[in-house]
Amino acid sequence: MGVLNFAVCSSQLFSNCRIAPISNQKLRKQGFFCFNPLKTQSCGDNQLEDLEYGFYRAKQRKRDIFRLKSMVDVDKVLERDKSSIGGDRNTNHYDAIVIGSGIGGLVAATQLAVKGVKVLVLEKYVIPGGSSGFYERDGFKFDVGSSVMFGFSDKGNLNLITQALAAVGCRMQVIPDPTTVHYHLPNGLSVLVHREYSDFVAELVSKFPHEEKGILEFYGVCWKIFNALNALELKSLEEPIYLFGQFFKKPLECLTLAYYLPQNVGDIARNYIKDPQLLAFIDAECFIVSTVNAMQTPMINAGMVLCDRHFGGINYPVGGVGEIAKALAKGLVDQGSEILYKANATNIILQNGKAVGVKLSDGRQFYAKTIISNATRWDTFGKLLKKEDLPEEEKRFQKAYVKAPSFLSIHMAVKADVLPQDTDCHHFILEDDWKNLEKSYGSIFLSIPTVLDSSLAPEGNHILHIFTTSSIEDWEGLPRLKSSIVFKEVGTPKTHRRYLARDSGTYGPMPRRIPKGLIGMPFNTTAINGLYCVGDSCFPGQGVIAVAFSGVMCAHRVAADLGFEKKNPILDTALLGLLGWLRTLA
Ligand SMILES: NC(=O)c1ccc[n+]([C@@H]2O[C@H](COP(=O)([O-])OP(=O)(O)OC[C@H]3O[C@@H](n4cnc5c(N)ncnc54)[C@H](O)[C@@H]3O)[C@@H](O)[C@H]2O)c1
Ligand SMILES: CC(C)=CCC/C(C)=C/C=C/C(C)=C/C=C/C(C)=C/C=C/C=C(C)/C=C/C=C(C)/C=C/C=C(\C)CCC=C(C)C
Repeated sequence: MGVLNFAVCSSQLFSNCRIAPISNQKLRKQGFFCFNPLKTQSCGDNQLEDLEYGFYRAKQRKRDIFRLKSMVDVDKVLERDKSSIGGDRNTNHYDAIVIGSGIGGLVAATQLAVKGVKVLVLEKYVIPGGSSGFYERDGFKFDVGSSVMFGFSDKGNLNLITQALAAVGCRMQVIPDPTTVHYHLPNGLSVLVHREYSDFVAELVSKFPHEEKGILEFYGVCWKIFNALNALELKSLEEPIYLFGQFFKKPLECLTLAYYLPQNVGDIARNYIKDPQLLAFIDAECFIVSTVNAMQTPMINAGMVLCDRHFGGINYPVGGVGEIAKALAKGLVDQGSEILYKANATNIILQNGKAVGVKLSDGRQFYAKTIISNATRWDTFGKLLKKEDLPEEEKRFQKAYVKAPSFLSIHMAVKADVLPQDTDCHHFILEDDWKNLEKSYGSIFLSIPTVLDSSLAPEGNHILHIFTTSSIEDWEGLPRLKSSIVFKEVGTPKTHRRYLARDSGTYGPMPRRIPKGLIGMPFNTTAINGLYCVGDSCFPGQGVIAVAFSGVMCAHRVAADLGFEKKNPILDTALLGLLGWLRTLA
């Protein structure tokens, strides 16, 4: 088990070099604070629970309810809902029920709603967004998860977040981030990923001049993939009329994508790059978006993220990431569909093997023609359905993919003067040794969203989100920086499990071994008639933009099955059979 050696330094270190990877021992000598979760064995569960987000505090609850009321007419929904307790199928029949309002679930729901489908979203928590939600404390507004938003520009076809919002008539103000991430890596390697591609390449070439050709060729392949993706209209790859239509309209682009679909970044990078340190940098580039190294990261996903950050750029929504989910939830209701909070789904109701409804923990039942689960596949098939009846397809998925570790996150507010004026918003810090990249606590992610949007904190303060991959929940306080800390709260893997209802608090699936690119990732249909999955345990995997795409695909397939889009049952059977067979090869 790795140890987290982390310095979000004293004011001296901040003003000298911002954030530095540095060993615990060195830090203690220099008097900087250290963060060592291994030292917290004595910290009992109750203490941890107290320190977790504490979403249910009475004060906060009042604010949540107030916010909620402004988003949805809760009373109306609850009133209508009361009459349905006990499961009156006639008063309660929707075209689609979506379990969960993460970005995956919300995109699927809104895309369906705008097509005229009557949707009900059931959300366990009191606000929408899941891991893309937010919470407020003492005037500070924190993003629950990552603050790096891909697909949020006004350019091209891959700005799926912008498009999802536009579909429900919403356009959000964004703040462009001049740098996606600042890498602080072993051997003093520091790389800034500038918004402009030419600036980024120039920076990387300045660190690895002997690899200029390799750098241009490797990132050139990424652009080839990105341009092919960007040329397509993105819809369900499980819907043959659309898929064959795209092959007909854009044959070269589709063949390019088909060629790279089974490939991973590591092999392609090694075709062009020889320097082990540069290859390790490519591993870090992959790790921050896939929690695995380049050998295990699908090339299509890398092409998407490593270029979108330069094409459309990373843009931060004014008011925080949580505003995206709020806007989508509002848009859903504006379209005549519904979202119900504090609705904890415990069972998917099957009738003659078909998914027909959802039962909540309070006994209420809701029925629909189709059920879409935004819970992870582990939760869907291990909890919402009987574990013993795991379909073959799901067994294959679980054999190929394992739950990625969760995160240990610290949300903290500090006085603004401990940060230098020109600090970057996002940092990735890997301690002394490249070998620690994939280890728990081996590396640190740090975001300071107030660098972009100062409205997230009272004047004179910054908010920090510090997180690291983690499979345990222990943590320790941060003694030396105490005088500058105005607020701090810790989220453990247990917090993620509890508030996001994600088995083991997982961040999503990651391949057990070297995968065949994206070939093994299931799409949205499942072996259960009428049941679909959406979110990060579907193609193309983890990431807000990835789950948004999964939502778009899911909505298209469901709409076709409900008769709201064109469909051809013979072609459907053939394509779904072919895709199922392809997955067995992964
Ligand atoms: N950790 C991060 O840094 C971070 C931050 C933001 C987004 N993300 C990305 O978002 C992805 C996840 O998005 P997503 O849309 O797949 O899921 P999600 O986990 O964000 O949302 C799922 C939603 O479903 C709800 N839910 C789950 N089970 C339920 C049940 N039984 N009944 C009712 N509601 C239930 C949860 O409360 C949650 O709101 C991750 O892979 C990650 O890449 C990550
Ligand atoms: C066979 C078949 C079916 C077919 C053929 C061919 C074709 C046509 C194909 C096609 C394909 C497609 C369309 C695809 C698509 C894809 C996509 C869209 C993808 C996407 C992806 C995305 C992703 C993955 C993303 C991710 C992200 C992430 C995860 C992020 C994260 C972040 C973070 C964590 C942050 C960091 C921080 C710091 C540094 C502080």
